[in-house]
Amino acid sequence: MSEAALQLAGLTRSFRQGGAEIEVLRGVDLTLQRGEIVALLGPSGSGKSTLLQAAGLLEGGFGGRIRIDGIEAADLADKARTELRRDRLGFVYQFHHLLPDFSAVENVVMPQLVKGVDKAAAEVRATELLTGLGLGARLHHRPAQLSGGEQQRVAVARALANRPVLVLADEPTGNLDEDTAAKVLDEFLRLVREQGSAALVATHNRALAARMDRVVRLNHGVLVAG
Ligand SMILES: Nc1ncnc2c1ncn2[C@@H]1O[C@H](COP(=O)(O)OP(=O)(O)OP(=O)(O)O)[C@@H](O)[C@H]1O
Repeated sequence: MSEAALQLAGLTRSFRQGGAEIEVLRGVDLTLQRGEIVALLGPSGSGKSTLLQAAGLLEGGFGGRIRIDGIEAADLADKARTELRRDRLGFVYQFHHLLPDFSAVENVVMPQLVKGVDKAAAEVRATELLTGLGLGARLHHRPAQLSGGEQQRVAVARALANRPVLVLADEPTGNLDEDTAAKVLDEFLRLVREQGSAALVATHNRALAARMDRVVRLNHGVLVAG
């Protein structure tokens, strides 16, 4: 049996705010099978970004267990954790975080070069992804020369460039108007499904969440079915 893409068990996280300790995550259990696309709902401040940061292995301070593709994050040294993030995870944020001085295609080539993919192959992959997202005529534009929806499509291509086991997306279309958000999300879901990645997608938007395989909701620090 293949490993789950993501397993969180008893995940906890507290922050000190003022004099008080606030428990944001109080024992989150969540398993995403390979290829499963799950929407993460919850009101502002409920801990969606905090949960995604745990799964993204970007921050410490969490209690409980985090497994990516069957690998226990707590057991990893920094270098191995960085490699796991680079090779098996993809990230999409509300604001694209593209490199401003690089073209669309270069932004999608970059993570592949970091992984050690040969430049010519990386360019082929980047061009295919961007063309599939309707950006065939925008390959050599820099982010500032692209619309918000186009920038977010480049960010989607970048996240998928290394064929991650798991894509973590934090309000990936939160910065776009309703119609563009729906289009970009559909393209994102199509690509994720095509390559068999799992995805955990934080959103405020129930209509968008309904397009995914399953919906979970953060409620007072634990997950409940959507
Ligand atoms: N580094 C930090 N230090 C202190 N408090 C934090 C920190 N990061 C998050 N928090 C607190 O944890 C709670 C959850 O924040 P988080 O950003 O995870 O929520 P969210 O559900 O993603 O919200 P939104 O939908 O508004 O983005 C908030 O009360 C926030 O103030």
